[in-house]
Amino acid sequence: MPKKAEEPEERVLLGRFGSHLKIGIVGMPNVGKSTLFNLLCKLSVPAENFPFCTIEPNNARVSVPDERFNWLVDTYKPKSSVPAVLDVVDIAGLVRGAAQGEGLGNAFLANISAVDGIFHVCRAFADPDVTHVEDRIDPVEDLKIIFAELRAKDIERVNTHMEAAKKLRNQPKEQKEQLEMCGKFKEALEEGIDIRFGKWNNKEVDLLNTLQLLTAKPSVYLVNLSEKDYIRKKSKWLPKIFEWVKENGGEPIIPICVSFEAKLHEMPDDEADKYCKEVGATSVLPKIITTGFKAIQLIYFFTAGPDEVKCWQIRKGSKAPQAAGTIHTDFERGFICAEVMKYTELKELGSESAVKAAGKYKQQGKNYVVEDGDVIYFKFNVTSKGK
Ligand SMILES: Nc1ncnc2c1ncn2[C@@H]1O[C@H](COP(=O)(O)OP(=O)(O)OP(=O)(O)O)[C@@H](O)[C@H]1O
Ligand SMILES: [Mg+2]
Repeated sequence: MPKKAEEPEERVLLGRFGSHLKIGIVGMPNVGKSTLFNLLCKLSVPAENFPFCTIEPNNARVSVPDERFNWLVDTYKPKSSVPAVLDVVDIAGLVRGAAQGEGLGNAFLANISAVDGIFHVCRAFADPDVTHVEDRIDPVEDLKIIFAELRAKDIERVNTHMEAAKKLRNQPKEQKEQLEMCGKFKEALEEGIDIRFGKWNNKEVDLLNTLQLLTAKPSVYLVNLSEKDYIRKKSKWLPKIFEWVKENGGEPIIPICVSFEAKLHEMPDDEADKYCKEVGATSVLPKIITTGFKAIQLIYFFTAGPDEVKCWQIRKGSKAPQAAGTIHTDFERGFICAEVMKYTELKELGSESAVKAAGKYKQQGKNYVVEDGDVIYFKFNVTSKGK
């Protein structure tokens, strides 16, 4: 039907299908990655909230700031409350030639392989005391170097897969398919196109998800400015970075000054507020966290009651039974329905009973696609086995 063809094509989701995904901080040496990471660590969720997760020293689990969550906690006054969290990983600096093993080379690239999205920190501050590996400041060139390394590593990974496919001699059809798909990936990479911007069919997406290529991972650009430039919201590099990013996928860009953030952190809260007012600038750390969370395709729904208010993270596009499964596998197995309130309606009407009285408390079935911010109560049948 012509009508269907006109509908915008939904961009496929590449990557792992989990609900606790990680985002890595990547960039050249000395661009401010670890300082940023340490600041994010200070916003970490207390470890006792997550007793089963041991966090390594370069991993931080940061709570996702959300006014909706705060409102639910204020309203329900629950015994416990659990926010959404973003796992952030500090990765060592990358240098030109990393794909051939320069610098920390392969170890570094393996670290990127283990994350699901990337914060690209690029340096737009000049400071003679902080050396730049390339002996100049040029964040656009730095980004080009980094992506060229990531693509070089991806080509290597695709080549390895092609070698393996060539051994499938008694499955000629499968072999041909695999080699053709790899050929397409390689062609894109060699033309300088990152995998996440290619157009791939379902079979190609399946293969890409097993290859876990570095340029398949969504990016958020963090432009680390000098304090002066950050405060005056102006830098000669910003327009150049905006232009480059626009031509290369148009992913989110957040100007930041890592040393300004560090300074704020050193001050007592009231002093920090005063300083922010004085200079007319604020911290962008909360925005960095929420943008990173969204970039790796995560959303969350809430459960809310007098015992607990909790954010349950799910992959965007998850249906109600899958979402129920994040709470307990029984909820998914014995799924009956999801009773859903929209957060905005709950807030506007003030209480669950008011939402019900207004007829806005909806029962949703197994095909319901859960939306970010839904407040859900699942009904399920515990004795149900299988479908
Ligand atoms: N906006 C800024 N203005 C001035 N100095 C900054 C700024 N951001 C970071 N710095 C300084 O740059 C130096 C390097 O920072 P940091 O150690 O965080 O970099 P890095 O990217 O982790 O480096 P590496 O790749 O070597 O681990 C630090 O001394 C830090 O204080
Ligand atoms: Mg570092």
